[in-house]
Amino acid sequence: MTDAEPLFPASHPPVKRGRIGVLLVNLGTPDGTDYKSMRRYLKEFLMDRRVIEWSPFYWYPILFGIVLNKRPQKVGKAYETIWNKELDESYLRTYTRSQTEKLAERLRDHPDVVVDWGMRYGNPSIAERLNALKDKGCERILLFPLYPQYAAATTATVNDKAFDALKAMRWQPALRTVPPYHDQPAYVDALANSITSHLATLDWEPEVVITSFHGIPQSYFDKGDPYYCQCQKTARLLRDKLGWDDSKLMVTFQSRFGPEEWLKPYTDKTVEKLAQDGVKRIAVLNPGFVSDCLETLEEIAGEAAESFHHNGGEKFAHIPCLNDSDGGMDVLEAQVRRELMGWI
Ligand SMILES: C=CC1=C(C)c2cc3[nH]c(cc4nc(cc5[nH]c(cc1n2)c(C)c5CCC(=O)O)C(CCC(=O)O)=C4C)c(C)c3C=C
Ligand SMILES: [Fe+2]
Ligand SMILES: [Fe+2]
Repeated sequence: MTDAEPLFPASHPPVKRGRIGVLLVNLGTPDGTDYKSMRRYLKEFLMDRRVIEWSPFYWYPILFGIVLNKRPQKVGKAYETIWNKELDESYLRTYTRSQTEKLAERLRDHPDVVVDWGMRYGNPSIAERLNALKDKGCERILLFPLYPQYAAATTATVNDKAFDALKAMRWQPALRTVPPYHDQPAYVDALANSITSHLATLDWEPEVVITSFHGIPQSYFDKGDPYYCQCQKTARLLRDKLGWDDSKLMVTFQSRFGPEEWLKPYTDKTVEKLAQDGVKRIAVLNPGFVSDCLETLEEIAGEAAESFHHNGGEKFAHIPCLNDSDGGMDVLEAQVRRELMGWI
């Protein structure tokens, strides 16, 4: 095409073009801790067939008859204990927004790149943000599910939702997805640095450090989900980096839901057992969570700490997630720059 040749006739509606979008997507969060907000959020979450794989004929009567009547109240109370009161939102949302702003700042050398964020469940939705990026002229979009380890219940459902949104578009942007980064050096280095620097702030040394990952049902692993192996690999690389063995750096799985068997060993049982066996000092981190959230702040820093002390333990430290720290941002930037190759 020559310069003289206009791309569109004068009568054509205005079109913005030529930019590249990066969309960070985390799990999601309720808009408030009240019953209605909690129920709306949990309903969207627990109706996702990537999350609950049981047949809807069996699951929906339980979901609508029992779970959505009782759980919103119980979980709402738990959210209240970890709510960011200043901004009236959950920390997951606060950190995801901050990660977006900081990443945009780090990518200033590419003025054609626009960074945005969305949530798989709740607001802002993936479809809304993909449309917003398109409206800003993004013809190519890099979708970044914020999970270092791949699970169908997390990574795949983000990708599904994004491609669903594309189904409704006449003129689709090109879409790339960021793969899991459980074994990437930037990630392992940032975790190791975070452990070392956090432990240096304590006036005691843990006998055991637990890496606690969110669990999935054992049956999902049996069907071929790579999640368990990717968690184990992250832990092995961390041990190599820190020079620790598997009795010093343990792997456990938390947040069981429902009656099925989940990946083992369970975090809550392990913490209890260590205390009962006479271990007095432990530290716990959650390498699978990009941001602190209900599952890390309430379940680990709150409940697990309480259980450790209750069973005879003396010192418990929760090592925060990488969140929007410099180390955490190095990890996100490294993945995005690598995956944007050929586009920037
Ligand atoms: C069968 C149910 C669930 C599977 C499988 C599951 C996998 C999974 N989840 C995360 C990360 C998070 N989960 C969070 C909360 C949460 N998870 C489930 C259920 C399953 N998760 C529920 C019902 C809830 C809501 C709280 C509750 O009712 O207990 C969160 C926290 C969100 C927040 O706003 O703070 C995160 C993050 C991963 C990584 C994962 C599989 C690998
Ligand atoms: Fe979960
Ligand atoms: Fe939980």
